[in-house]
Amino acid sequence: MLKIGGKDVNSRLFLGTALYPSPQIMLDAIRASEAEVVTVSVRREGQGGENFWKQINQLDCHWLPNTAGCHTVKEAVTTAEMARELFQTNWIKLEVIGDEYNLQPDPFRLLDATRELVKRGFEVFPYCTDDLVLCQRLLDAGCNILMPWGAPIGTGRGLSDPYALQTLRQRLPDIPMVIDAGIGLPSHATQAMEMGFDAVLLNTAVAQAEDPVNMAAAFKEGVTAGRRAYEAGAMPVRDIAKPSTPVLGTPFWQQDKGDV
Ligand SMILES: CC(=O)[C@@H](O)[C@H](O)COP(=O)(O)O
Repeated sequence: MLKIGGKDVNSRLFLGTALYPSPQIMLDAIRASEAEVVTVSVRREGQGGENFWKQINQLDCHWLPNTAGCHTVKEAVTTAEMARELFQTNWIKLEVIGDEYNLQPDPFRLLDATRELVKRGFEVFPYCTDDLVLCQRLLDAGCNILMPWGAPIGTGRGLSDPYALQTLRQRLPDIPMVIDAGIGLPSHATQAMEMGFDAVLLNTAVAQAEDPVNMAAAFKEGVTAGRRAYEAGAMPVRDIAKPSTPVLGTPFWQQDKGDV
């Protein structure tokens, strides 16, 4: 069970709702993933998405509206206010994009927008880079959760900088952290969970798979396996080989005599 944003959730896989071949496939994929936290774009909803809302409303999920496509503090705050009204939640996945090429979050505007949204009573889930100091500032600004990127949105590259992520995990051990974006394969999600992250959020890897429903199920298993491995505690990595089969008492091995 994961406690996040004041709610208890069973699944550590959070899923997006964009880019699916059809609304029915989206619904089937979300069900197959067993995700309980589902992110939705307010801007998409704003673009005549009444049908879309009716469809996703069939799901019993916690909605995590996002500010995808926002580049300024003003845009992000306005979008968050619309989301609160539309989805009746104070949760907001805050995206403030600073660079169009790799959709990298703008750390300065993200921080400013966070301060404003926290003041207005939002539970901010900030989509951020893996920079430790930025993450510390976001916590100072009132975030209770962090969402560092795995890799740029839609790239499917997996964890670009495991060292930076590991550092974040070690330095901020008690903060719920969700790896968001850039995950391409279930093994990437497993890796994030093995490292001790609390959850992963992804969209493209499922929506753009040849068989999104099957891929959603694969991600569910990958996340579960990674979490279980983390809880089980991995063996330490060694530089020097150590036999896993004891040879004591083996009758024919006589190293001293050089016997082969
Ligand atoms: C849907 C959403 O919120 C995305 O902005 C998110 O960051 C997922 O990224 P991927 O599509 O790379 O999984």
